[in-house]
Amino acid sequence: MTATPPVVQVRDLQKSYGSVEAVRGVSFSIEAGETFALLGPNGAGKSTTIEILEGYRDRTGGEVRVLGVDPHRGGLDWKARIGIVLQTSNESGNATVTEQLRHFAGFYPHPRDVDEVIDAAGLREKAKTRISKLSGGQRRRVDVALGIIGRPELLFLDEPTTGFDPEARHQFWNLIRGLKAEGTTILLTTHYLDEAAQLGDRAGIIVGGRLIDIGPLDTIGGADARVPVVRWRDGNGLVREERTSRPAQVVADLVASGKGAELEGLEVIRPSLEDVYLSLVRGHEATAAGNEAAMSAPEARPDPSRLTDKDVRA
Ligand SMILES: Nc1ncnc2c1ncn2[C@@H]1O[C@H](COP(=O)(O)OP(=O)(O)OP(=O)(O)O)[C@@H](O)[C@H]1O
Repeated sequence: MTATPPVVQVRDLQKSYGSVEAVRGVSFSIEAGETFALLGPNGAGKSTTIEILEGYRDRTGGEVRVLGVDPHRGGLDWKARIGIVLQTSNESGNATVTEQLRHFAGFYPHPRDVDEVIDAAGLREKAKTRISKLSGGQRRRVDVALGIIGRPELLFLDEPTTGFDPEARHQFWNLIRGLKAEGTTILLTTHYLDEAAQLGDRAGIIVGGRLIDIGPLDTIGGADARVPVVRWRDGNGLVREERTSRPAQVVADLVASGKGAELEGLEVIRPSLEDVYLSLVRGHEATAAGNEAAMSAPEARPDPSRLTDKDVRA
């Protein structure tokens, strides 16, 4: 039996823009049918990574395979197998939504039905409207519709729901769940951690061009980052809390010690993906800042006049 190769393989990817090292040795892979969320603060290197995988940007170093092909050399056949929703919308023309989708459907060998895509993207009421007359959020839906019209095997979604109202975002999640059910592999970047939690199977967290954690969404940050907190108000109205891996036991003990009295403000708070992400990123940034301060402290800087042969060899 031969195992299916990963749809995306990235090894030691590097990209510099002049003196800016945007991506510094990132490695990950995405299996067929998986939704992988690439998360990280502004400027972390997500779009740069995704654009290299899409074939829009050259890399400085490392190995990349997307659907078995080096994106740098991907031809039209390869391009027809991927769908792309870029971070910024390019759609503003005079064509109507239906015309634009029909036009793009013509580029692909097995496109989806245009009306089906219009419904799935929540664009039925705007199907005959010129794209230039749409709101920002509606235009973003057109971007998503154009990204999936070619029935891609692999879909890149770079901050796809920016500007969506809450209802549109939920509608979009359903659309993506449908694509997942059909076996589409998805690479998603988003600043909405609830979106990543809803859609992702695995996530990678990138900070300063480096991947600081990767794994299934329910393991990101490690078990310790997921320990729940029991919070309540004591008899004097003071907020009390206890971090515990046995919240039911803590609640039972509290109830027993209160002789059955109602516990004011009792909550069991389980850290969300956003909580875990924030503590990871803040922890990493604090460590990086500490290292930088240590390196710039006078005692940390070697005095060149005192360097020995041993230091030079090291
Ligand atoms: N064309 C470019 N020329 C020079 N520097 C660039 C260019 N594009 C990106 N950068 C720099 O590379 C770094 C990574 O940028 P990138 O857009 O990949 O980050 P990002 O994680 O996608 O951020 P955001 O969440 O804000 O979209 C940043 O420091 C950015 O300023």
